[in-house]
Amino acid sequence: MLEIRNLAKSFGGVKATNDVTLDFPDGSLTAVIGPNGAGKSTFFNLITGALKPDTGQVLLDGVDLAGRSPPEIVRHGIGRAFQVASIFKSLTVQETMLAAVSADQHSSSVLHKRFPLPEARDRAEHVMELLGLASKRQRTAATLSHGDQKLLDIALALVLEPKVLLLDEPTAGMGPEERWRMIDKVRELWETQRITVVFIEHDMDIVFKIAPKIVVLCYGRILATGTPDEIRNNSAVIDAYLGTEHAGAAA
Ligand SMILES: Nc1ncnc2c1ncn2[C@@H]1O[C@H](COP(=O)(O)OP(=O)(O)OP(=O)(O)O)[C@@H](O)[C@H]1O
Repeated sequence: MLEIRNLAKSFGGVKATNDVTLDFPDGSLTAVIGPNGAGKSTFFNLITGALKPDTGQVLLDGVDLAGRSPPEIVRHGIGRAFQVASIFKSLTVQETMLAAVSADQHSSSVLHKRFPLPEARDRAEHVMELLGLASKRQRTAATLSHGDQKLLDIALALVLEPKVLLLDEPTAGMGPEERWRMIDKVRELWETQRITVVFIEHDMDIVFKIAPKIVVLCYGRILATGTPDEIRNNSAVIDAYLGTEHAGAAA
């Protein structure tokens, strides 16, 4: 279980994360929403080690990871889909996957990196299948569609076998069709892999359709947590973020 305890981070006078305490039980799927500047990305950056919290704890199965380095946090089981795939544009899908697994085998020698272990190949293969990228293994990342590049980002996080997967706007920049394909994939991963998934999303249709639990951040604080119905009907959330378009009353 991922437990966030009294997490806080300020930038000058801005409290980007302000005393946030939250539990993400094993196998849960949670959407994090909130207006621009609410502190969603900062919250993720604190969990993954990209930023060090001023105070608070990030407990994964009881171990406090707050302030540790990103690689250490990944090794403990918190994965994040970065836009890594787009950095290695000239590598094929398969090469990118194998590079990720090889880098993870910290006991690995240079030899392993050049000739990945069969187990590493199997892991990469399994995740490519899972994300529908197996038939595109020989394509270079640069030639993939935007949606497939995002799937490759997720694949790179998944191949390291995280207990918790954080996705920062997995559908950003996608058209409606690609958006639903991506989110169906995220849901399928969550259902089949039984990992804890936390995702930031601006599209409320998507959030209300797939997230059993929603956390609303506003000015760095938790404004509300609840089921889609509870959030839709929460007057503070309607005022601060949803307006009436997605509100329960309007529906
Ligand atoms: N590195 C930084 N230096 C200074 N201020 C920052 C920094 N990162 C974030 N902030 C500020 O912290 C607050 C929260 O920002 P954050 O990016 O976490 O919000 P967000 O909810 O992810 O926003 P968006 O939906 O626009 O991506 C904002 O006021 C932002 O300007």
